[in-house]
Amino acid sequence: MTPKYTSESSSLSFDVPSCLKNKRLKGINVTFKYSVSGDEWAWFCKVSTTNGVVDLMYNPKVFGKPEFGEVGIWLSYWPIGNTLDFGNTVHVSIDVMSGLEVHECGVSLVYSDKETMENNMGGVEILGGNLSGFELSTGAYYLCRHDFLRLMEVGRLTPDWFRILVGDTIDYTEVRGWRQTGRPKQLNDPSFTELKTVRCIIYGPQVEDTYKIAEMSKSSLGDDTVAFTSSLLKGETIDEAVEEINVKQYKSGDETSDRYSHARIMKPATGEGEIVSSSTSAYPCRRFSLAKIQSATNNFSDELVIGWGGFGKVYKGQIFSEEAGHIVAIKRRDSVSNFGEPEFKAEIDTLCTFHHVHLVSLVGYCDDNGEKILVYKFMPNGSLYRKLHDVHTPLSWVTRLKIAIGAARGLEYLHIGVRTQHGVIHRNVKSSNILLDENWVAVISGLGLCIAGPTDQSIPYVEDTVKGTFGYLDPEYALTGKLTYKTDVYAFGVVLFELLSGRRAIDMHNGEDDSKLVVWARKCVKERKLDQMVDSNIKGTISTNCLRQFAQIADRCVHPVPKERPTMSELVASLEALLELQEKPDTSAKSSSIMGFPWKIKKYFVPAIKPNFEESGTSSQKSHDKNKKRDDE
Ligand SMILES: Nc1ncnc2c1ncn2[C@@H]1O[C@H](COP(=O)(O)OP(=O)(O)OP(=O)(O)O)[C@@H](O)[C@H]1O
Repeated sequence: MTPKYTSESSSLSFDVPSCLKNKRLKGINVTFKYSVSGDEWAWFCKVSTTNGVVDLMYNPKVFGKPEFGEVGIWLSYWPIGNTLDFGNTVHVSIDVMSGLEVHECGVSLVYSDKETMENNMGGVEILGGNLSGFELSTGAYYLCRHDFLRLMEVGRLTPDWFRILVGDTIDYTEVRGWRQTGRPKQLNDPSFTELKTVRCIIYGPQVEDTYKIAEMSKSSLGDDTVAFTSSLLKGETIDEAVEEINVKQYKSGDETSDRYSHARIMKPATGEGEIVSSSTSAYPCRRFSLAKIQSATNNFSDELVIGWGGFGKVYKGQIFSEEAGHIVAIKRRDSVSNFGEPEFKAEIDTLCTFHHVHLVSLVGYCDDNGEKILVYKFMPNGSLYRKLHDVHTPLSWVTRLKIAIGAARGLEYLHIGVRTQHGVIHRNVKSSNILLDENWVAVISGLGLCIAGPTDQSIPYVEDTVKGTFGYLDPEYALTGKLTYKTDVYAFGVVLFELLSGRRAIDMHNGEDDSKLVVWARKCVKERKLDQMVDSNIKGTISTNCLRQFAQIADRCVHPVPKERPTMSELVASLEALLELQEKPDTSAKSSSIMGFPWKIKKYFVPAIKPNFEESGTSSQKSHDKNKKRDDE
């Protein structure tokens, strides 16, 4: 792609030229050349126009480095509506906070035919799905949902809208500022039965936003709407299966008795029976045969064991498709494991329902010959526990903060309960259940003990059998069996202290008195001996304010009284502000207590989008409100 406008710096401006007849300017592609100058990548691309639109295209401030190679990168910017009008001056800049030097940038213009939008709706065309055999009914509503994992790995894409194409020509839903401006289009055209492809073109929204969209659409269609989800598997490869498109069909009329009658799961074209479609699968995800798993792990070779937990051994494996091999982590239940069918089911159910960049992704499972096996996306940097305590990889303070933010976001997502009335309590939060991908992005794993959270926190669950891991157990829960979302917050507080101190949750080497991290850390906070708490690997690298506030936050998480602990949404906001504080210690954030006013410190964040506060509030504000309502009762 040769840019039309270029600059030997990191920014450029150009005037939108006139269009040829029957064409319209759909958007721009931005390329830039860079060299890597540090370990921490933080940058975004800003596009502003004279008519006042400002968009940050890509803000991987927390998520890491750009992925597209060492010398060049390209991004597409597709404004909503026709904001790139003739005569507008457009200014494009690549703003780097750290880690990169941008040497030149360029912009090319992308046009589409006015009449046919099919190839030019813009953005990243995520995937296609072969629809032959899938019955599309006229008069039905369709909404595509895509698993955003792959995109989200790259970073939070903005702006917050997405478009969906069903078929070759039409149907898109557009969302902006959390407000639905369109709705799934009714497909009355009989030619839809002949559809061959589904294409999703998506920008920005995090996966939970998409679910919200789906819910909104559903309610907007009235009470008699029947919704179901069906999966279209396009081919053989894992990537494709993981990146399945779910087509939601909203169909009017009373069909409760035959609610799922239109759902079709397509078998992969060359599956050879190894991947079982969900018509024979008890769960809505991929089922592998034992033979496939055996071949992936060299018949469960001990050489491939990468971990061992309560469920059993974890193997690094490779699952082959026609085109390539895919590295996965395979967890096989040990015959003596305390984890049984309920935990197996809980993990699959949850991971099939909840998808988030900070939640481990389940590729599939195997339930043959009495085996219980879970197959996950492989996380190259293993668990946080191993990095902190076994391998002694010196993680920088900023990396630790980012890990804390990622894990907090994953838990926040579970607690909020995006697609269900209730959220989910993890019940086994600990550093070995926080995995790290190749960019050190944290994901929450180990959901075998998770349980649907109560909708009304004034009536907490009371459990006969307390479950969890010693060293991370909420004392209130351990003592009374009362389980709340704050049980996870407590355990997360222990992880925060681990990150700060590099100590294990329980470590007898520290002497009996100091063997329990929480007890020792709370004592240090109380006696204001914060310097003593800092891991020797990162001593002197934490700004004074950041250290003080981090210790306070962790301390509040492990408060003996659950109500005194923050919600996960408050924690996310506070930790994000702390990261800002660490990176820019001179900002006025210094003077405020971060934990006290998490939603007021939003101004210290780099906004991912230009928020529309009146209409909708920010996502954190919304989460905060929802969590607060739930947790503060
Ligand atoms: N998806 C994965 N990618 C890479 N390594 C993994 C993955 N899943 C697990 N592991 C490794 O296997 C180890 C054991 O994981 P597992 O979840 O079975 O047990 P645990 O977290 O130690 O304990 P528990 O069973 O109580 O959750 C992890 O600590 C990690 O090192």
